[in-house]
Amino acid sequence: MVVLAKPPALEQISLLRSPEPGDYFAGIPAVDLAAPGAARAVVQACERFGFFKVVNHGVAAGVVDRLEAEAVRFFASPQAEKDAYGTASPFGYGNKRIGRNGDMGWLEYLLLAIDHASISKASPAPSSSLRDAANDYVGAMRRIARTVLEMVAEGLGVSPRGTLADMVVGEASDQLLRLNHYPPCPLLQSLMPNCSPTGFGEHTDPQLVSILRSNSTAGLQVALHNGGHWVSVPPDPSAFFVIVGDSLQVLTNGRLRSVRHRVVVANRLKSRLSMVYFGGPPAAQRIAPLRQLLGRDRDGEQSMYEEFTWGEYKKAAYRSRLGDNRLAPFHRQLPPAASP
Ligand SMILES: C=C1C[C@]23C[C@@]1(O)CC[C@H]2[C@@]12CC[C@H](O)[C@@](C)(C(=O)O1)[C@H]2[C@@H]3C(=O)O
Ligand SMILES: O=C(O)CCC(=O)C(=O)O
Ligand SMILES: [Fe+2]
Repeated sequence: MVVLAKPPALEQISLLRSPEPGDYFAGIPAVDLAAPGAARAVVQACERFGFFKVVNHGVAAGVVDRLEAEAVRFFASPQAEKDAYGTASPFGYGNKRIGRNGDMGWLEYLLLAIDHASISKASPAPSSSLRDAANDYVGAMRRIARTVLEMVAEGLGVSPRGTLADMVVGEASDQLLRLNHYPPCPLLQSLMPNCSPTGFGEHTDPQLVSILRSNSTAGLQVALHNGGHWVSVPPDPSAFFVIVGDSLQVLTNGRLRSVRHRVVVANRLKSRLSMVYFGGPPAAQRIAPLRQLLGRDRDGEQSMYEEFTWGEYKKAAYRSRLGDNRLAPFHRQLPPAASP
């Protein structure tokens, strides 16, 4: 038997089975935010998958292209220059190390904090041109996040419509922008053609929503709510993907569930570049099911979660490993339903 050793650069990175080329899941819903009935479509997509793509979003291609070009330029710059913006703790440049608890992936990234509507002055943006491009991009992502969350509220019958959206776009909200670059890994792929490095290990996002845009290189996979089977998401650089996060799961008492997702680096030639906006609430925001979702009309439904603030959740999240179920410690033991 021949035992193949992993190249040293990959020693701490787990391998995944390479997806078959072009083997994409065709069922990801596409929601036209401008179409009649969009609110219902958003809620349905969130309930079924915790994930969908937004089309007809009105974001000018120039806004996306400019940030992508800045990101490509930054990631192509000499390693020593990039390291000057590291080591992502928590913000700045990071290489292979994700978070502080030993998670590793085949990627490099830039993680930037957002202060209300623009990149925080405290975040080390590599250039003023990247900062300007990121600010325009963040403006566009905040508009999508607001619309999506207003539609979630409307579709679930929660009023006012801004109940969820205000948590994310209001003053003191906790938003992030992450630029991820996944270079190809031809060495491994020629040694072990059926294996690919993990780019970003499986996880759920802790915030309310994340809005993800990538170039045309595939790699994102999501776990289906129905059975947990991993499926490959067809890339669509003209669209934005919405990811339901843990906080939205709790706020809706589990009606919407956060989606596990990961990135597999299977393309032998082309880099994947993703730009992800994370919409989180202010630190003091209480994260508990919205009262209207527990009201009398909902048959005395009880909260499935212990109460916490976003600040408390975030602190716990940042002590956890990427793949942990971060909501598990907050699940309530409910008394068995009374028999009729
Ligand atoms: C391993 C980790 C990285 C992460 C913080 C954590 O301890 C657990 C959650 C991770 C995550 C996933 C979604 C986002 O990419 C992120 C920025 C976030 O808010 O939570 C990352 C964190 C990170 O990379 O610092
Ligand atoms: O790069 C991607 O497509 C996914 C990245 C991701 O899940 C994250 O940054 O949290
Ligand atoms: Fe994520």
